[in-house]
Amino acid sequence: MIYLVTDSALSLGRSLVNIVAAALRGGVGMVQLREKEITSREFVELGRAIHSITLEYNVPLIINDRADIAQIIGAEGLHIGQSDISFKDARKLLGQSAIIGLSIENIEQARKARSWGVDYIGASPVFATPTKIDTAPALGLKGVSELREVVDCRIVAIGGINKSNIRQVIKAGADSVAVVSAICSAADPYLATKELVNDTII
Ligand SMILES: Cc1ncc(COP(=O)(O)OP(=O)(O)O)c(N)n1
Ligand SMILES: Cc1ncsc1CCOP(=O)(O)O
Ligand SMILES: [Mg+2]
Repeated sequence: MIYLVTDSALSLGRSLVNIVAAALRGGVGMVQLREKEITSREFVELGRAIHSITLEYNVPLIINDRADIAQIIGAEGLHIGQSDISFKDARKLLGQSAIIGLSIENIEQARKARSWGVDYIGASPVFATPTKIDTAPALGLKGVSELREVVDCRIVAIGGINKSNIRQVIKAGADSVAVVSAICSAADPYLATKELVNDTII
């Protein structure tokens, strides 16, 4: 499954709504709204606009960092990292039916996440990427394989993944792959998504 994580700044001046619509047509199975530079009010407005399209495709919309915004717009889930609100607080706020993903940067964090019952772990980053530079060292394919051996929860791989390496990431044991630039910065986000989706069928 391909999981689109959005970034307006990397969308080459195009509307994020259009990019998400193209990615949904191309076959993404999950969308995360990740916007770091907009106001809370803009985040809510954009979230509602994107949610109305993801609902048409029956694809879950996950909000990055902001449990309050996930709750306000009725999104299907939340993605949090090690410095965001805790998984326990997120679960309490959003309830059992919410999809809650947690970024992990090493095996220890993955084991803890598994014991808490997260819906998926974001293995982050698999490869170094200019899209996010405040990360731990890259896990590499070896790191993904090690995670696969140790935890039985859903592994979403993220960081520097594109057409050239996606097959290797899946072979290493990731259940899904999350991408930002490979879709948001693609000349044709619809075609780019279709190609990535095809590449996950090994
Ligand atoms: C699927 C997925 N995995 C990891 C991340 C990174 O989350 P986080 O560590 O909280 O960093 P920011 O995205 O908030 O900068 C993610 N967003 N999605
Ligand atoms: C949000 C995030 N978390 C870890 S790496 C990353 C960015 C991934 O972006 P790209 O797919 O462009 O490398
Ligand atoms: Mg975060």
